[in-house]
Amino acid sequence: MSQPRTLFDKVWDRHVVTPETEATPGVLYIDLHLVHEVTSPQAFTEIEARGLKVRRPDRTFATLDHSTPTLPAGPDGRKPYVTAEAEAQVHRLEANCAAHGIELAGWGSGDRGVVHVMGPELGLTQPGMTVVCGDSHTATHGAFGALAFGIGTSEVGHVLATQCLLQRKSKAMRVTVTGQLTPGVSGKDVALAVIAELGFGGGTGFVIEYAGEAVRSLDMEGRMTLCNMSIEAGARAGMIAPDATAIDWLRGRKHVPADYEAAAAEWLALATDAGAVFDKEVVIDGAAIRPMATWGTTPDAGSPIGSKVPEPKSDSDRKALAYMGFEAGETTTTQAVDVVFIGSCTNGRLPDLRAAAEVLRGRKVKAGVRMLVVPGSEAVRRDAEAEGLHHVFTEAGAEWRIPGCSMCIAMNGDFVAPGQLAVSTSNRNFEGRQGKGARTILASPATAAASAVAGVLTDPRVYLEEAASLKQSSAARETVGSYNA
Ligand SMILES: CC(C)[C@H](C(=O)O)[C@@H](O)C(=O)O
Ligand code: SF4
Repeated sequence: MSQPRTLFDKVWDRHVVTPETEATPGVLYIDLHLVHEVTSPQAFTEIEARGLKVRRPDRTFATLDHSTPTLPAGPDGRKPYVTAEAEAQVHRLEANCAAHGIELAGWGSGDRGVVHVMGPELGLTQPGMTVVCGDSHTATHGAFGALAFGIGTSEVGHVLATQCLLQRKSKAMRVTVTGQLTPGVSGKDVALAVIAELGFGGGTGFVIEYAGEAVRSLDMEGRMTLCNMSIEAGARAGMIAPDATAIDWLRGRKHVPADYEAAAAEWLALATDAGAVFDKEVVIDGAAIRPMATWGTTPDAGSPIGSKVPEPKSDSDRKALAYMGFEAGETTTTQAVDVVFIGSCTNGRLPDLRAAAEVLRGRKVKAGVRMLVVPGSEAVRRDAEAEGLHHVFTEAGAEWRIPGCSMCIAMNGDFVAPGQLAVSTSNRNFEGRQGKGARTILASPATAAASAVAGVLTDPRVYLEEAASLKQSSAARETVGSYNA
């Protein structure tokens, strides 16, 4: 009987070209290389300077997301790029892809989207694969049981040239979220609760496998949200064993294997064997997780909405509170919110938009609050519009935009003004992340929508309960009506 192995071990073992030694890292084969405009220009320059070609253009896929405007072209047909550099960056990637035979989901493509939204949607991301991208949120793809992680620009060059990467194997951590999540608690709340538990650097050196009933109960979008934020605890990657939910989600997508059922059977066998040993185990009570929001300037500085801001334990805590304008011992639910952002590779997918729309339907964004809803991809935009979600947003007073990273990183002209307070469904609340001097509270789509309505950070269950009791009373009315008829 061979040694029991983890999901991570199994994916790793399938891709080792040369094992690591004490002196040298191993060589790992990469199945899928995703590329965007920000971290690829120098990598292409580098391989071209050395006279190298892209080794596997057929395993390399590119998109435009970070620097792309989310407003349509003006009457002159020009896209409203924030700077000439942003536009040049986009044109560089277009030229590089054309020169090297790489498929680009560019302007005009119905496939374009934020790289970590697009990959899974197209079925490029598959269980058991190694997936890399010059982007720290590549861990998102681990939701399918892929080993997916971000790489630096020089490594982007290595992968372009060789389809391989020098790697040392990380340690393995299992985070088990037990029990059932309660209504109004989403994948984002689980992610924020896990990161709060692990701490900002708590995942450093590890690949995390998320397990347990609460994780299993998440849909694929919720699992992607959870894996997406693994890097915010410092982890190299986050993974979830592929199951029926993953297999059903991928079935029929553009790039999945022709013999899908055979592939699916193989994917199911990737699950961690009973008795496999992890370097670290963390268990979290899923039933106890409440809607979460951050109060500080790192994603681990989060707590259930309505709880008191903790006493600072360090200078960096003091600095974070000063920057955010929050006081220890107070709650963060009284300060007026200026901006609400729904989108990003963390929470820019269809169920995220549905969750926000559920809160907003028939309500208005509070006067003085600016709300931006940016679908994560063209596919999300199409699906959302087919359901009329865009009308829910615009009727409530929010702006409905063209897909891209947008206000998550504020590279494209969408930003939070200095000093303004934003509730954002993205993944980073660092100083200045959403614009110079911008203050960010990270939360779920339902929380963001509830906060837009109330004008202060708000637990979405207030509105969800209201909706549920309305539904109940209208059902009661209908029953009474049918008796009367
Ligand atoms: C621009 C890119 C390098 C960056 C990343 O690596 O994650 C961005 O996507 C982010 O979210 O901060
Ligand atoms: S949406 Fe935000 S986190 Fe995701 S890739 Fe874009 S900038 Fe990075």
